[in-house]
Order: sequence, then C-alpha cells, then structure tokens
Amino acid sequence: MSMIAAFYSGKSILITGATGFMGKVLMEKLFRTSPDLKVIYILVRPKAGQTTQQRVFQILNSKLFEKVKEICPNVHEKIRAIYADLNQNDFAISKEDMQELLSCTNIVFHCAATVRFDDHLRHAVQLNVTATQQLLIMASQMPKLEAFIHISTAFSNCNLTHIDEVIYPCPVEPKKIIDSMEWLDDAIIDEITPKLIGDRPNTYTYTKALGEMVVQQESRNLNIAIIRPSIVGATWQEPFPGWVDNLNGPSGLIIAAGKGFLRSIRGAPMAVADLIPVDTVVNLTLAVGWYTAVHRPKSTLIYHCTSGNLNPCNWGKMGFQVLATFEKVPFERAFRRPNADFTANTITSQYWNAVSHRAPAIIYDFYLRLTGRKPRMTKIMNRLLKTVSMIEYFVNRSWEWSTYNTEMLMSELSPEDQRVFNFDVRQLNWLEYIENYVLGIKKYLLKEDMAGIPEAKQHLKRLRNIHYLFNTALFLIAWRLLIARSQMARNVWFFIVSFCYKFLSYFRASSTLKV
Ligand SMILES: CCCCCCCCCCCCCCCC(=O)SCCNC(=O)CCNC(=O)[C@H](O)C(C)(C)COP(=O)(O)OP(=O)(O)OC[C@H]1O[C@@H](n2cnc3c(N)ncnc32)[C@H](O)[C@@H]1OP(=O)(O)O
Ligand SMILES: NC(=O)C1=CN([C@@H]2O[C@H](COP(=O)(O)OP(=O)(O)OC[C@H]3O[C@@H](n4cnc5c(N)ncnc54)[C@H](OP(=O)(O)O)[C@@H]3O)[C@@H](O)[C@H]2O)C=CC1
Repeated sequence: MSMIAAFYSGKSILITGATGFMGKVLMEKLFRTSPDLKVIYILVRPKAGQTTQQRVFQILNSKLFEKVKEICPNVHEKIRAIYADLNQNDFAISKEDMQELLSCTNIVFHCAATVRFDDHLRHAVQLNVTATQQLLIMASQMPKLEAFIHISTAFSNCNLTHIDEVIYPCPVEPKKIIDSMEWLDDAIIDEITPKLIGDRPNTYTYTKALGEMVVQQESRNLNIAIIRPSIVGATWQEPFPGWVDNLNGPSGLIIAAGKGFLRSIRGAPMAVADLIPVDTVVNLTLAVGWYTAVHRPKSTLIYHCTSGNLNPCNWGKMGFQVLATFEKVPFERAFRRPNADFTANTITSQYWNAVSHRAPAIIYDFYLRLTGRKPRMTKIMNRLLKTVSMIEYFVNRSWEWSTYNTEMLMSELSPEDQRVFNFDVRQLNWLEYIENYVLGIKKYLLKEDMAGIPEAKQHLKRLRNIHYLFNTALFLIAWRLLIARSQMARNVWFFIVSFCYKFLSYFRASSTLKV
C-alpha cells in the first residue's frame, strides 16, 4: 500500500489554481490515488461566461478525468468549488465558506499565479505576492493544517546560473513593494519596473521570487515547503501520455512550428531544454505534501523539480524530434512546411525572421487583398514574434539547479511510493516523450482527428511544390533583372548557354554515331 496515497485518505485539501494546467493534473492524481479523501476545496472565479459550477463540471467531464470517474464515481460530491477571486480582499470568499475552509483544511496546495511574462507589475504583485501573503495569513488560522505547499518556479532566480535549494533575497522587501503598489500610479510603476526587476527578464520571475520571500517571512509555525518546477510540459505517463491544455511554455510554439508559422528561433541549440512533465511535478508535489506533514522538517525545504542535471536534453535535439514527429503526424492546414531550427547567431536569426517569417506573411496578405479578403497574416506574425522575443531569454541560456532535497525525498519513499508517485526524471526517454507531446498537442489542444493525417500529408506535398515553383520563379526573375543590368552576368549567362549547347550537340552526335 502506498503511504502517500494513504496519507491523503480522509483529508480535506485546499487547492488554489485548480482550474489551471497543473491544478487539474494535481486534482486528478489525488482523486485517482486517494479516492477516500474527504473533500477537495478549490478556489474558483467565474470566467468566460461560465459560473464556477459550470467550470468544475467542464473539468470533471474532460478526457483527463475519465479514469477518475471509474475509480471514484462520486467525485462530483468530493469537490467543493468556492467562489473566490485572489485579486480581492479576503479573496471575496463568503463568511460561511471562509469559516468552513479555516476549520476543516488539512493541506494547502497553492498553485494559483499569473504566469504571463508581460503582466503589469501591479497585477503580478497582487497575484504572485499579495495573494500568497493573504493565503498564508488564512493558513495560520487553520487549526487542522498539516502542510502548506507553495508552487514557485525554478526561474525565480534566473538571474543566477547556479541555483541552490535556498531562498535568495531580492533587494527591495516584498512588504515595501506591496505597499507601494497601493499608492503609485500605473505610469510611475511602468517607469520603475525595469529598475525593480533588475537582471531578471520579466515581472513573472521577479514576482515569483518576491512570493518566495513572503512565504519565508510569513511562515510562522506553519509546515511549509516550496516546489520550483522548470518548464512544465505535457504529461509523461499519467493518466495518459501527452495531455496538455494550454499554450504556455513550449506548447504554443510547437503549434506555431507545426503550422509552419514559426520556422526558426534565436536560441542556442546546445543550451539545456529544462522541460519537466506536469505529472512528474504533481507526483513530487504530493510526495512533498506527505513528507512535510509527517516529518515536519525544522525549516522550509525547497525542492527543485528540474530535468537538466539528471537527464539533460538540449533545444537542438528537441527541435529535431519535434520536426521528426511532424513528418509522421503533421498538423492540418499548415501555412508553410514545418521547420524548427535553433540558431544562436543574431544576424542569421534576423535574416530568417525577414525571409522566413515576415516576407511570407506580407506575400500572403497581398494575396488576401488581391482576392478581396481582409489581410491578417502580418498581425498574427507580429504577435508570434513578440512571444518568441519573450522566450528567447530562456532558450539561450543553461542553468544548474541543485536537487539535494528532491533526491533526499526520493530516497525516503517506499518502493511502492517511488512507483506510484514517480518523479525520477532519469527514467524519461526524451524522444518518446517529445513525440507523445506533439501528438498530445494535436489531439487535445488542436482537437484534430487522426483520420485527417493523409490529407495533411497531401497538403504538405502541395506546399512543397508551391515552394519549389515559387523559388524557381524568383530565381528566374532575379536572374533576368541581373543580366539586363550587368555585363558580367550576361557573360556568365552566355557561357552557361553555350556550354549547355555544346554538351547537347556532343551528346546528340555521340548517340547518332552509336546507332
Ligand atoms: C519547435 C520547438 C519549439 C520550442 C520552444 C521553446 C519554448 C521555451 C519556453 C520557455 C519558457 C520558460 C518559462 C519559464 C517557465 C515558467 O515558470 S512559467 C510558464 C510559462 N509562461 C508562459 O509560457 C506564458 C507566456 N505567455 C505570455 O506571457 C503571453 O501570453 C504572451 C506570449 C506575452 C502573449 O500575450 P498577448 O499578446 O497579450 O496575447 P494573449 O492574449 O495571451 O494571446 C494572444 C495570442 O497568442 C497566442 N499565444 C498565447 N501564448 C502563446 C504561446 N506561448 N505561444 C504561441 N502563441 C501563444 C494566443 O493563443 C492568442 O492567439 P489568438 O487568440 O489571438 O489567435
Ligand atoms: N506552466 C509552467 O511552465 C510553470 C508553472 N509554474 C508555476 O506553477 C503554478 C501553476 O501554473 P500553471 O498551472 O501552469 O498556470 P495556469 O496559468 O494554467 O493556471 C493559473 C491558475 O491560477 C488561477 N488564477 C489566476 N488568477 C486568479 C485569480 N485572480 N483568482 C483566482 N484564481 C486565479 C487561474 O484561474 P483561472 O482559470 O480562473 O484563470 C488558474 O487556475 C504557478 O504557480 C506557476 O507559477 C512554475 C514553473 C513552470
């Protein structure tokens, strides 16, 4: 029997960010391995015209939860959606709900965050720092609380190259930042943001670092642990390989590459692609929840959930395997034939941006205009290139994260727990994982039918022919212009033509002689 699964039986668990990518996988695994748990409270806000209940209904009826519904048929009764908005005071939770949360919760998993790189500092601070502080204050009033697990990111200290499992202080105290966000106006915040984030690339990594400091400062007598995952990708094994449901991390860019929009990225092919499957992160999170509650470490332990130091894969290899999978299972209605090239050279990258990204978009928009339709490709391309510019920081560097605590935890688990809550990335086969990832994107994100693969392959063949035709026509036009203007080009042209003529005459003469 798994000790971790048994630990969560009968427990009341509070999850923030349960409607997000990681939160859904966390809930799924909890229900599947500990169907006897008492209740999972989730803090949900209405979104996109859906009430909180509708959102929960949609999650439980998704493919991800198919296995859970077999193992735990009453899953609907064990999930309690609580209306909450983490941007508001006391999270806008009703008094009754708050009372229930405070008196019943045994474990808190804090996953909610804004993961947008370009979020306004005020909003990023509100969600990633202030909300974390408020949740900790709430947690300190929970008499039955056994563990509080905070999800951070391995990139919270991406300004360093070697990162230990410790909290690194930021120059300005989080409390001062929280206070100043209350009275500074947006224009001033915009002005001071670059100075505050310093050598970090965006507000996301900066506010996640502040969030960790808040956890340390507000920990009081709580049993707290922090988990720092690197770039979270599709599921590796559970509940099935390749599940993914949002565009964050590499997923959106794999779509852009598969659809032929993005063909080259300015990135170091040999830099480590520190991807980590979402089910691996969730297994570690649950193991940490158990360890923190049962063993009560004296200080707040930080666990790096990364792959680079144990089983490294680089961006070049990843791009190659993504491309190889597109050959087997192409995406439908591609704009151009896929490519996934990483180039570290800025000039080469700018050249490809002009030739391979912007020029085709302009030509296509010209064609749309000619055929009386509204041009849109340049706009899409500009957005895509903006996204790419934001991730460039992460694909041009490698980091080293120490994993002593994560390895220590692995050694503390029973063989059964090591199997059920596997977070040993050394067992991950990258080629297989990336292939399943691309397949998962096709099935679960793009919702494309596998029966459409032959047609998609035909479409790529047509694009290849158009590409050859276009290049030949372009070459002939360029050549024609050149020989009209340059004597040297004309001489070369006459030399080639006369050489071909002589060769043909010789060939014809020798074949007549043979007859
Ligand atoms: C071939 C091999 C590839 C390998 C490729 C390597 C990738 C290597 C990633 C490293 C990453 C590390 C990061 C640290 C890991 C964390 O700790 S945190 C998790 C990472 N967080 C993220 O990935 C969030 C990134 N996203 C953002 O910040 C914002 O969405 C963006 C990219 C700035 C765009 O903002 P925006 O222009 O306001 O647009 P938004 O409304 O969000 O979306 C606009 C459009 O872009 C699309 N879009 C949004 N996000 C994306 C995306 N990521 N990609 C593409 N399209 C997107 C949307 O679908 C939308 O399309 P339309 O509906 O307009 O057609
Ligand atoms: N994805 C990744 O690559 C990585 C993620 N992480 C960390 O993991 C955690 C989970 O990330 P992930 O699941 O990918 O992120 P998602 O963006 O998928 O999920 C974010 C969650 O936070 C919730 N949330 C955001 N704002 C509010 C609000 N005002 N009130 C209530 N809930 C809110 C969202 O709810 P709603 O659905 O209503 O928007 C959603 O459930 C985060 O802490 C992130 O920093 C760390 C490393 C990498």
